[in-house]
Amino acid sequence: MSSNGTFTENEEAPTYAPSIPVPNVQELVREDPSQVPQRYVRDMEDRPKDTDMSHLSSLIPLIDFSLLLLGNKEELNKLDLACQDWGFFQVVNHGVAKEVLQKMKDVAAEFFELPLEEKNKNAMPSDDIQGYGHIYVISEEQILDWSDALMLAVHPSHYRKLKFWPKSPTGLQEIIEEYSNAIRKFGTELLESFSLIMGMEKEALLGLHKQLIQAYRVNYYPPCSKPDQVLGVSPHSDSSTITILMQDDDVCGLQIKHDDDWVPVNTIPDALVVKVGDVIEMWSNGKYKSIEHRAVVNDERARISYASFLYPHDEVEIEPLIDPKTEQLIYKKVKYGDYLRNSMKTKMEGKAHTHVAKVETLA
Ligand SMILES: O=C(O)CCC(=O)C(=O)O
Ligand SMILES: [Fe+2]
Repeated sequence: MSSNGTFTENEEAPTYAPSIPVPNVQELVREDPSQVPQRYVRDMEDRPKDTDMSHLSSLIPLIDFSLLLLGNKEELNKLDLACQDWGFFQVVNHGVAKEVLQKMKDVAAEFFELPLEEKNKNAMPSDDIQGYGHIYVISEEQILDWSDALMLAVHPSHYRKLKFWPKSPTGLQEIIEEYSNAIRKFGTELLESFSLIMGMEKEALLGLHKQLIQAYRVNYYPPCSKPDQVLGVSPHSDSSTITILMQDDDVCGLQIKHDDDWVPVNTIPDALVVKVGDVIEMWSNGKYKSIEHRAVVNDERARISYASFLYPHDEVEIEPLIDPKTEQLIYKKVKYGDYLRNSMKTKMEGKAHTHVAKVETLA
């Protein structure tokens, strides 16, 4: 940030604690589809269980965004309840064109089919968290996730490191740009509705970000011969304000924690998934919950998910937007950049990383 308090184009892209390099899972499966190395096998209590909670899936809130845009009171009320009870919802009529969604899926799928040496032209180096690789690996002993990912800083554009943006397949860079712009527009409009349900002016939350930062992670989950012993992504909540996720049309895998049950999220063609992130939980002093989620895998088909993270500038100080005279503070003031870096240094373990922001007596 410059001395007069504005963010400049020349500001350097932020850096983050790196992650320990680990094997490429897709390649492990290609070499021998039956192998599941010990490093991926979960302790009994962490494994996906058979107990089927799919009867709860149909209760996951579904928001019609065209109604929110019209300021429809009932839909705003639905959003408020969705954030309180679930911290999670699916959205239809979000305004992102079907063709853009489809092209993003088609071209990303082509990328993951490329030979490893081609994908590794954008490999994540040991001192960065951008590129093709894995993040959140902080120790050699840690049990690993059954997935690979392409991780990119997207917005503002001077945060980008183009060496990590794949040149192949043709059109991937362009569709990431187009998709991300459309998602940022949707996300910005959605934040207006969040401002309203939090009792503020429409523009308030966007303004509090100082600058809306956007990162993008495309997750690739190869099939696994022992899907009941591994996890695609460990349980965690996102450190973002909100995360907007696109899922494959017909391969499920995302599960959310609701009242201590893991509830599978159905895929709804052309819908987008919204996860309430830690920043909304902190700003709302815990009224809205950042959703704990994980991904499971299956033994037949690979799954790809497309996660866009929207979050504040590093310099923003986050604190509950409530009157401490009328409500007990659960969260204290934290600098977002410190919070984010701390969460990246912590292995994903439910919501453990949120404790640093809690008022001590409650932590
Ligand atoms: O694959 C999914 O559905 C979840 C991915 C996820 O949680 C993430 O990228 O943060
Ligand atoms: Fe996540």
